[in-house]
Amino acid sequence: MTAPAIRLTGVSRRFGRTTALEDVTTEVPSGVVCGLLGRNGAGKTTLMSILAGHDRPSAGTVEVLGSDPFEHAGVMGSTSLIRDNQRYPEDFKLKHVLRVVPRFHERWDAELAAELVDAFRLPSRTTVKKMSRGQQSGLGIVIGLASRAPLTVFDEPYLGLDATARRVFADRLLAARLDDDEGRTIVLSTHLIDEMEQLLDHVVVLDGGRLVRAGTTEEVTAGAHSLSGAAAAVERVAGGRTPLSRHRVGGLLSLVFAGEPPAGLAEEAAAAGVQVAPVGLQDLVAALGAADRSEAPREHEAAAA
Ligand SMILES: Nc1ncnc2c1ncn2[C@@H]1O[C@H](COP(=O)(O)OP(=O)(O)OP(=O)(O)O)[C@@H](O)[C@H]1O
Repeated sequence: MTAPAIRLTGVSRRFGRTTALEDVTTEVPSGVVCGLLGRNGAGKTTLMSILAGHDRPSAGTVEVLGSDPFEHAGVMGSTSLIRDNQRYPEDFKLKHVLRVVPRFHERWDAELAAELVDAFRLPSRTTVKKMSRGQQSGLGIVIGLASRAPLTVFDEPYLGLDATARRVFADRLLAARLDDDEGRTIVLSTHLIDEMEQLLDHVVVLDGGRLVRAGTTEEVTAGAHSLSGAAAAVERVAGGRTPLSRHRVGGLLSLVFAGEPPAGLAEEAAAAGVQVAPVGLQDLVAALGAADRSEAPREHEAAAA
């Protein structure tokens, strides 16, 4: 089995009294597109900075491509971190970026970069600072994909992108994954989960700095289901099971559960007029973010149960 691209053991990051990450232990296999998901403030950007070696944890250990990435020239040279607040000199235009950035990436693909610049219709005369939000995101994607870095980390690559540009990104990401025989790993954070789900091989879900789910997309979503209908009937069919989230509008109640429905649930629900439906990744992540962490089982407790 190939070594994982990322191995986190008990990783915590505190900023004064704020805990951005708490005791995160997980692995991301090499060669996957991994979605780093969770609500605002979940700790995604903090984790990405740590993965790229720009920051280090307050506790725990991080291995990226087999080494501690913090200020490790080898790992930093193999990693491309694309974030929305990337700063360039005031007068930098596209041509300046495309001249400087390849120096940091030995596998830079100039042909792909040129193709993507066209596809995103990036302006050549405007300084980067004055590019629109979507154009700046497009530029980040050009750099991230053309770098062909063994690990590419995109923080919210979709910000401001129009529908056509999002499609270009999705297609190119897919092509990078299919064409790549070098085991390239891509980690990206996004709130547009529905749109990205089909591209994600692996997902890591954080909430309040804690790991709440990790695994292949299929593993994480397997069997997740909701019950909805008249509140009293839904409560009755749910029995004593603790839902991840509950949403009530007037007399209607909807509950989201992780995992497979218990045997006989479908028949019982049908008899009570309660609807049972599968839950996709976006709704599951939303439910995990709505869960009361004091009651919800942590991932390792759930796995042990
Ligand atoms: N440099 C810092 N100093 C103090 N607190 C910080 C710092 N960086 C992050 N935090 C805090 O750590 C927590 C996690 O922030 P982070 O930016 O990692 O979340 P996120 O999941 O990327 O959120 P979003 O989806 O909104 O981008 C937040 O409560 C944030 O306020």
